[in-house]
Amino acid sequence: MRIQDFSYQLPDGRVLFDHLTADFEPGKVNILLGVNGVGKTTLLDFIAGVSERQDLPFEGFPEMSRIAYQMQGAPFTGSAKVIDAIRMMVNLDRPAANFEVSQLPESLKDIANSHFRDLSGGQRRLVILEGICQLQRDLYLFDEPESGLDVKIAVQMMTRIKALAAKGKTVIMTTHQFRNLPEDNVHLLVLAGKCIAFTGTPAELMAETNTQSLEDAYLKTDS
Ligand SMILES: Nc1ncnc2c1ncn2[C@@H]1O[C@H](COP(=O)(O)OP(=O)(O)OP(=O)(O)O)[C@@H](O)[C@H]1O
Repeated sequence: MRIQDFSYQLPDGRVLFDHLTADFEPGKVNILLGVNGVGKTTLLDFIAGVSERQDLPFEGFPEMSRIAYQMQGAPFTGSAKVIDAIRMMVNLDRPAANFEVSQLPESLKDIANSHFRDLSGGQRRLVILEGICQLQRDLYLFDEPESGLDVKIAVQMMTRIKALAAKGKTVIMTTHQFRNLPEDNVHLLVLAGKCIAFTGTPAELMAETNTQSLEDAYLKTDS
């Protein structure tokens, strides 16, 4: 999946991407890093097809119906129960599926019959994430999935995302958090200066910047 030499101007005339080229690796967790406002969400919108990408230099991405996209936020009606919300999402792809509580991850079994209105913000997002992961798609997009979550829920979220890649699915996610990032099966892309300033593994990024932590490495890449 490749974006080849993509330039893009915002409606107000600002150049957001200038000859941007990016390769996303299949079967991996591709992590898009970059400061606020650099264009990560805009790029995900193009990849998802939410912003029209026909005739643009996006090569090898699945069509929209084969992509699951978790945007920021987690809207759902308060009266829905967790299990019903997940069933609804499962049924989008598998109308005949009889999804049971026993098929939920351990972290959600206890709240399966809770109403959405009684969940915390983090729990709501974990439920939506599970629904997205249950969809049978080729490409999964997550926009800052763990932002604002406590460490325990953030770890559960990353575990679920890593499991997708372990099954051979391709994931593209954005994040501002470095603590819980997986180290294996990861492809990093740093968006800076209107293009992709670095791609590679976390170890390669640290070696290239001569740093000991991913956070320090990223700060050097982005400076
Ligand atoms: N439809 C639009 N019209 C005008 N400006 C827009 C539009 N959509 C996005 N922008 C601008 O494009 C820039 C990139 O926004 P985007 O949300 O893609 O950044 P981001 O890297 O995801 O940021 P963050 O990390 O804060 O979520 C911002 O300056 C934003 O204000």
